[in-house]
Amino acid sequence: MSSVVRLDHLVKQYPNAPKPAVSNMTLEIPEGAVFGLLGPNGAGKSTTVMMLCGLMRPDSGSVAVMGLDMQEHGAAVRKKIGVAPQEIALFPTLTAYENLVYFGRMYGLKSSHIHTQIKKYLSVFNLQEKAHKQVGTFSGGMKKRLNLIAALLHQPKLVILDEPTAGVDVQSRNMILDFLTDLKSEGTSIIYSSHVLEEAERICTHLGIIDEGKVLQTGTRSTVMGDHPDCFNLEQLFLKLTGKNIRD
Ligand SMILES: Nc1ncnc2c1ncn2[C@@H]1O[C@H](COP(=O)(O)OP(=O)(O)OP(=O)(O)O)[C@@H](O)[C@H]1O
Repeated sequence: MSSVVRLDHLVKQYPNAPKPAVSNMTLEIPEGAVFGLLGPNGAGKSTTVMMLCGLMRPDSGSVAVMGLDMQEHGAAVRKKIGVAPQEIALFPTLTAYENLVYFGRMYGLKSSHIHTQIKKYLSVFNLQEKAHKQVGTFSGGMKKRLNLIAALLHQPKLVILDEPTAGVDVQSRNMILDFLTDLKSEGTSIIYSSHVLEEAERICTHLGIIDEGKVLQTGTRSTVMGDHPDCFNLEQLFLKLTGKNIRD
């Protein structure tokens, strides 16, 4: 299986930070995987995600997405990936529909295709009746669903999701997870960064457990669990690898 993402000795230290947020990270994500990027608060998940979608430059090391080096081909890579960041990236005073038209144009889609895609996804995520309401009036779950649609409009082959279910209710969460499982079965690769280990157990084919900017363990879900027969579930394994100390 070829890899959709390759991180090679990636390093990132924020100005004035005592140590790197990402420290010599090397990681390979196979094409077609649902890859769970897991780690406690401050482990370096968001920093890694920002570098792999080209929103932040590494201090050293390299990121390759679908065989393209991010430093050299950043613009081409960004057209091929869909990103739903942790912070909702929507305009609160525009309607759901207007927000999605904005994203569709940003991806360079033809007008007729934008409208077809918007109608399809508003229906999939049960937002069609809210299409012409201002996003500022939406619940957290509705905003998360819309944020996800914005990342999908151009049918990317790789979707990167930073905590896609944070702050949503059980119904929206279930809808999002079912959708991601379907998306995987259509051949889309997914990187799913989260704290929620039950969700990772439900949808991820591969795992990368990180802490202090380093990869502690990676592989298919079954090989990762198989390496630790003393752990009955992912939470036990996670605590074994990252410790029980509370993080800030
Ligand atoms: N802008 C910044 N300036 C300085 N330090 C930062 C900045 N952003 C993050 N950090 C630090 O870098 C480290 C990694 O942070 P990062 O947000 O990547 O972790 P995370 O795993 O996504 O955490 P969380 O689960 O809490 O979102 C942490 O120690 C954090 O405090």
